Formats: sequence, C-alpha cells, structure tokens
Amino acid sequence: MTLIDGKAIAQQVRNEVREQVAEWVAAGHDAPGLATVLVGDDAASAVYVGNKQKACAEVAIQGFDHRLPVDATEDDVKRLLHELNADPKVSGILLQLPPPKHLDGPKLTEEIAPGKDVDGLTPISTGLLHKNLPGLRPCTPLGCMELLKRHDVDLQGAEAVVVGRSDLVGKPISALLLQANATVTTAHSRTRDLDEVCRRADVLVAAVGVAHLIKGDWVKEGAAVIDVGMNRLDGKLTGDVEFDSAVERAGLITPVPGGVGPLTVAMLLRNTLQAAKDAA
Ligand SMILES: Nc1nc2c(c(=O)[nH]1)N[C@@H](CN(C=O)c1ccc(C(=O)N[C@@H](CCC(=O)O)C(=O)O)cc1)CN2
Repeated sequence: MTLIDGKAIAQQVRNEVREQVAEWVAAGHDAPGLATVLVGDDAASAVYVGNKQKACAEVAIQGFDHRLPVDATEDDVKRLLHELNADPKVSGILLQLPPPKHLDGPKLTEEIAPGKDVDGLTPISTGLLHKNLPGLRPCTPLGCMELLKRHDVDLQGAEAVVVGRSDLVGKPISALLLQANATVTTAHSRTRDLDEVCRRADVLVAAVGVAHLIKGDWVKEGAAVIDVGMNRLDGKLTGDVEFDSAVERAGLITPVPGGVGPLTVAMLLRNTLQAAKDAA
C-alpha cells in the first residue's frame, strides 16, 4: 500500500510553477496576478485565503488580497469583481466560498470574467470542461488528477466511482475522469447499494462531506482511494473514508489532512499562470 503524500506533490507543483513564472517574466511579460476576495470573517476561509496569498508570494505571482465586511451587499461584491475583471494587473480572480449566508456564492461567481476564472467555477468554464474544450478547470479536481498522474494510475478503461455530485468537486472530477477514458459512476446520497457500487471501483473518489461514510470493506483490493472529504469529528480533521480500515485494502490512498487539500492551492497557482498566458 502506498500512502499518497499530497504535501510533497503540491510542493513539486509549486516549484514547477515558480520556474515557469520566472521564465514568463524573463521573456518580458508582467508577473501573473491573483486577486482573492474574502467576504466576512469565517476563520477557516481566512486561513485558506491567507495560504493562497502566501503561496503566490512563494512563486512570485502578485497577490491582491481583498476583504469585504460580513455585511457587504451583493452589489458591493459585484462592484469589486467587476473592477478586478477590468484590472490588467489581475490575471485570476477567486471569490472564497462559502460567503456569508445572505449572499449566493455560485451566483456571485458568475460575475467573474471567464478568462480570469481561476477556480473554474463559472458556467462558461463548466461548459468548456464538459465539452472538453480548453479552459480553466476547478482546482481540487485538478489536484486529484495530478495525484493519480504522479502515481501512474492507469485510468484507461478503469472503473472509477465518484461519491458526491457538488459543482466544486464531484461533477468536475467525474468529467475529468471520463475524459481520461475511465468508466465513471457518479454516486451520491440517494444512490442505492452504495457499498456495492464502491466495491466495483478501481479508483474511488470520496467527495461527499460525511465523515467516515466510506467503510474499509467498501474498498476493492488494490484500489486507488482519493479522499476529498474535510470534516471535523471530535475536534479532528477527518475525511469521508474510514482510513484505518481502508488502508488494509487500498493500493494507494490519500490521508486527510495532507492528501488532496494541499493540491488545491498548488493547482490554483498553475491556473493563474495559465490565465496570464491565455490573456497575453
Ligand atoms: N473559491 C473557492 N472556495 C473554496 C475552495 C475552492 O477551491 N475555491 N475549496 C475549499 C477550501 N479550500 C480552498 O479554498 C481549501 C481547503 C483545504 C485545504 C487544505 O490544504 N487542507 C489541509 C488541512 C487544513 C487544516 O488543517 O484545516 C489538508 O487537507 O491537508 C486547501 C484549500 C472551500 N472553499
């Protein structure tokens, strides 16, 4: 069994982005710029945004850190996003999710210009993904694919089961796996005989947001298990997979923390460089 080291792979990706940014700037271009927009004072979101800004500094991407108060209106957020859309120093924009309850995160995200949508979450980016046309893809699904690629997991004709159908992870990772020629089942909370469906999987992606939903004996011997879940259980961060039992059967598996999570930020950096290049 191989334990996937997401931190190490994320660091490799960040090193690659740093070199590619340096080459881009050496060729006479402006450094790419990433604008993060955080509305309100959610502690976890503030940490994620802080990490994104730090990661930008590490690879010489310009970071623009925008904070709006918890009572910001829909118009306030839209105004800021429109300003950022028009700012040539900004190659990529992200609205940290979720915003405070009175705001509709997905609807506000639609205001981001598709060319700057480094989260890959606007309807245009979603359409490009599902048509397999060039565009920006969501970061966490890209991170899952990167982990599989760097571990040489053969996806051709593989049975892939994705548990979860969110716009952020479940649906886009299903699309990416399908494009890699896996046979994909997107399972969810209403799927019948979920245990049996999971047991078919050569590649099992858990992105449902329920701590330890996927039991060890649902895992096929030798399967690649990618756990996207990030749940708090008894004060501890834990995934959607019952790790201690799944590890007995998996061929390779991501831990939580230290698996998929770090790749989200690394792929955001890669997307920001891509957005800068596409805009040039
Ligand atoms: N606009 C977006 N909002 C949100 C996204 C996103 O991709 N775009 N994803 C998540 C939050 N997120 C990044 O924004 C994120 C979450 C977790 C991690 C991470 O590295 N997790 C660590 C553990 C961290 C901890 O101890 O709390 C890990 O898994 O090892 C990175 C990014 C929702 N919002």
